[in-house]
Amino acid sequence: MRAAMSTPQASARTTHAPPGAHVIVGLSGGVDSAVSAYLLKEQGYRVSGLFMVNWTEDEEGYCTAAQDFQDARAVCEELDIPLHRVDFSREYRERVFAQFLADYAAGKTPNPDVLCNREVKFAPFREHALRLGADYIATGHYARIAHAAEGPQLLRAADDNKDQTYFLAAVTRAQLERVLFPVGDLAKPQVRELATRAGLPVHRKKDSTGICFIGEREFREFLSRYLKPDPGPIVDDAGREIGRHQGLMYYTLGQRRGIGVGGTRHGRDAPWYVVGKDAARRALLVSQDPAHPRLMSAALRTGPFNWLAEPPPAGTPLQARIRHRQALQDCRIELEDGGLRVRFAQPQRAVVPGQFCVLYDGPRCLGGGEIAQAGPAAS
Ligand SMILES: Nc1ncnc2c1ncn2[C@@H]1O[C@H](COP(=O)(O)OP(=O)(O)OP(=O)(O)O)[C@@H](O)[C@H]1O
Repeated sequence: MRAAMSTPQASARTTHAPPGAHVIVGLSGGVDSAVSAYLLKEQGYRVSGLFMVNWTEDEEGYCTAAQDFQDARAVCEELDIPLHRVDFSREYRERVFAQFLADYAAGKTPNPDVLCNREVKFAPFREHALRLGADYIATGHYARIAHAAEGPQLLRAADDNKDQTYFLAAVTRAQLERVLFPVGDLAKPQVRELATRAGLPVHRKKDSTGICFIGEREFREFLSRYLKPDPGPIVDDAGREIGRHQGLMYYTLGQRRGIGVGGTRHGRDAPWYVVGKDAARRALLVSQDPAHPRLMSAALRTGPFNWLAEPPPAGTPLQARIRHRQALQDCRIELEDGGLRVRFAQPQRAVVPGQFCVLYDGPRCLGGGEIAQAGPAAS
């Protein structure tokens, strides 16, 4: 490892863990977790890495796990810390992938990253790290944790652009005990700069995007291996059939690309948008109006809501987002059958069942619930 830097990021202890504590860092082979390990080591913790295998079906070589493991190993060599490896592919398949397929089959658009955190990373993975002797586990998530008398409180990351609380909102408070997010106070460019200056071999590695087990391959082709095609008509606003589709599961509300029908609007080429699914007729409903009323919702209902804080009194002005990186939207909530009714100040475009609605009170993430239903529609 190159000479320690005297930047405040590297030397100031940003966590509540006592000096000398043993921290196991989930090392993905990426830059964020590598810098997390580096920072913790600089801050005087006893650090080890833990690499997890969670996908083993990779006949065509799309999965980057083998390279990622090499990268995690190179980081550990550079930092002179031990690396453990664990296989949670069975748990991932049973708790994340099975649900992912069931949700698509039910016409929803699931979010496997949210499930992976709740069901794997902050579940068997975290428990395994604690069994290996860790006092704390750390990940390279962009988020922060504050310690209140009632337990850990999830806070948005300093870098709004990278904030990952959306993906963390379904974990419980108990799962956030003994967890550190060392890069949560930093902006991504600072993380890259730290990686470069520390000589970490992954400093230029590209950020991962999309769903990890699908990688760069075509989503539809991937899904069709697991779910049978189920063709039906593509129907426009006037009720005309303008094409055929291979299965409603391949489409998401608001989707524009890949509908496979061309058209013009007001004499110009204009794209089609998915504005609904009619499961009874297996019909994919499309329109050329990007703000079609079926796409806009002033409210939504969630399934069971995972609270990371005390529920605020009804009518409290709050904020929410319905997708990762969406700007926070003003809203008010009502508790309803274990879930929430969320009413937005501004109508929301494409409220997608299966995705999560995550609630905030300023910097605090209050929790999240799966979107069960959009509506009522915007008036
Ligand atoms: N295969 C893995 N093994 C161990 N930990 C992992 C693995 N994949 C992800 N993690 C942990 O979860 C964190 C968030 O994962 P995510 O896939 O969102 O990666 P990321 O934000 O691109 O971070 P990184 O740059 O570290 O890959 C990672 O920073 C890492 O700590």
